[in-house]
Amino acid sequence: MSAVLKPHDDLEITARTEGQDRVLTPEAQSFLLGLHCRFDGQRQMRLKARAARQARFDAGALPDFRTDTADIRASDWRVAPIPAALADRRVEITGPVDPKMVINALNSGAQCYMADFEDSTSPTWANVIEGQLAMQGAVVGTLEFTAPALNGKPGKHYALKPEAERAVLIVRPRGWHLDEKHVLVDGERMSASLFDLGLFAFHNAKTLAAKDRGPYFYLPKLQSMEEAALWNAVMDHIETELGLPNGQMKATVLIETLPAAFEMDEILHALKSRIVGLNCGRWDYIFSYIKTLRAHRDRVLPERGQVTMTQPFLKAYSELLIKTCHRRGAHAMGGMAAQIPISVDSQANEQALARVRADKLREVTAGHDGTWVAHPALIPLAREIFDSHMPQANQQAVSRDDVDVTAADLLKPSRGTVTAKGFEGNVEVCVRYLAAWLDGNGCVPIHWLMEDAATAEIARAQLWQWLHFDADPEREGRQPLHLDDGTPMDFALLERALIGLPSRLAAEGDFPGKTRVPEAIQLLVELTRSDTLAEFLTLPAYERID
Ligand SMILES: CC(=O)SCCNC(=O)CCNC(=O)[C@H](O)C(C)(C)COP(=O)(O)OP(=O)(O)OC[C@H]1O[C@@H](n2cnc3c(N)ncnc32)[C@H](O)[C@@H]1OP(=O)(O)O
Ligand SMILES: O=CC(=O)O
Ligand SMILES: [Mg+2]
Repeated sequence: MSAVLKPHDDLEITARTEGQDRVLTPEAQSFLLGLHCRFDGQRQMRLKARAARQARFDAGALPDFRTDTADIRASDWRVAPIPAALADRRVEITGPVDPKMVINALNSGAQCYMADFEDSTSPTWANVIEGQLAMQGAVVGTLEFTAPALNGKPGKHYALKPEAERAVLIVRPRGWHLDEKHVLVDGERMSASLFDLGLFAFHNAKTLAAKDRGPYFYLPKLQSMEEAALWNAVMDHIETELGLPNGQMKATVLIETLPAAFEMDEILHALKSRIVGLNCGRWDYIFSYIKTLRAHRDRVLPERGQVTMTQPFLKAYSELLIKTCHRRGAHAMGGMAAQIPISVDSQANEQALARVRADKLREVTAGHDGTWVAHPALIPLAREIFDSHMPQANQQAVSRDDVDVTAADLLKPSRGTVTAKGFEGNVEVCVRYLAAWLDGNGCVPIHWLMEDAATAEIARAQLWQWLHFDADPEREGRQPLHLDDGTPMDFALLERALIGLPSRLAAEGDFPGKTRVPEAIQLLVELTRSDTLAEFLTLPAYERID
């Protein structure tokens, strides 16, 4: 890829928070400036390409496998060998990047920990800098945290276990669509992806490489092989700048957009000297299915709770991912069940754990090499299932030659309904999640389900889509969709769902973001009333946080 080098002034940092001088040293700033100058033009081109492709889907076209890359799919090649530290990834814990979570996750007993700057972090400047500092402490092993004192008792102290007992660190930077608004170059915002990955690599890559522990990354929300190639060019450049061997930085790509499911081979190929696996990011994938096919009435999904991994379009996607990865020598990672332990109700807890167990069993018997958990208490359960069905480090030998997935399979319409409870549930999740996010908390339990940016996006995109089949009555054939009881899904229904919500939430005990509920409602109304489906809810929400 050709470099886009323009003369630029220094970076301008427009906010201050504790510890930022330890992260944004003059040398780190000039490294980030180099990344911006070299790669931001290409990022903008990729974002334009996304919009152009979406315009074709909105006009009636459907995603399909590419004809120009048929050779990549047909020919035999494999990705570079996987490093020893990533050979066995049977259980990976994920979570936001505040110091307590980072320590708990690294000490949790999981094989790997994905430190998440994306779906589960609200990217306030304070959170982003605190996350980078926590990463530095985690890499050198000095990270500590003391919880605030409570009722006169000193707060609990947290410290890292010895390195050999810690999970392997994998960092997920924010996606290509996000800016870091607090860092400007000639008045332009820097890419949040380049900021997160660049800063982490700048401070930690050499230390990790010396221990043969990375650096390792999860790359989110890619839509094409060109976006993968851009990541590859960024990592090539960083390796050269930092004097690392080519291919030292390893990547696992989340296949969590519908267009990317049609380019799995191509994405592996674009990153083939450094990619170690693909992951079924099911929540963003469901969101992307809705977003990509928003204009296709015949492919409207039922309510969120009915969209499980056994829906044909999701089963096809996960099986294609396993088959593709194993053919190319990469890991086929499973994803996240949304259930978390329920401490206050043992019967409900058993039901939640049974659902997680069933999900992990489905993954390991389908051929996945590992899985994700959202909470440390789920690690023994996931480990037991993977250990009993996968006694070896991974199951790349499972080729899944029986799988034959067509474009029609990946797009297959789903059966199901939308109930009043399902509609109202989406409204509540959106309001509570947006309120938490605006308050600086990117992952929260709501009705004992883990909710993050991806799960909330499903609720938000569904509401928009359901309501907008009624939005243009002039257009022929435009009739509202209906709930299972015959009620039209229109803006009157949304208003009825919202009307009692603030007082109902006010009557509940404390919950994350409680004071931000009015702002969250206003944002949800804007998002659902808008003529176009906003690309991501985090884009307008980001303009409302510090
Ligand atoms: C779609 C996707 O992108 S999935 C990936 C992104 N999502 C995630 O990573 C989910 C991460 N999970 C979480 O943030 C949390 O588990 C939540 C918000 C769902 C629930 O959190 P809580 O309500 O605090 O859970 P709970 O009170 O049961 O926690 C018990 C302990 O486990 C810790 N814990 C909970 N989840 C995690 C985690 N993922 N990593 C590390 N520690 C954790 C808590 O910090 C707490 O520690 P403490 O006893 O030292 O205080
Ligand atoms: O990032 C994971 C997902 O499911 O989305
Ligand atoms: Mg995701």
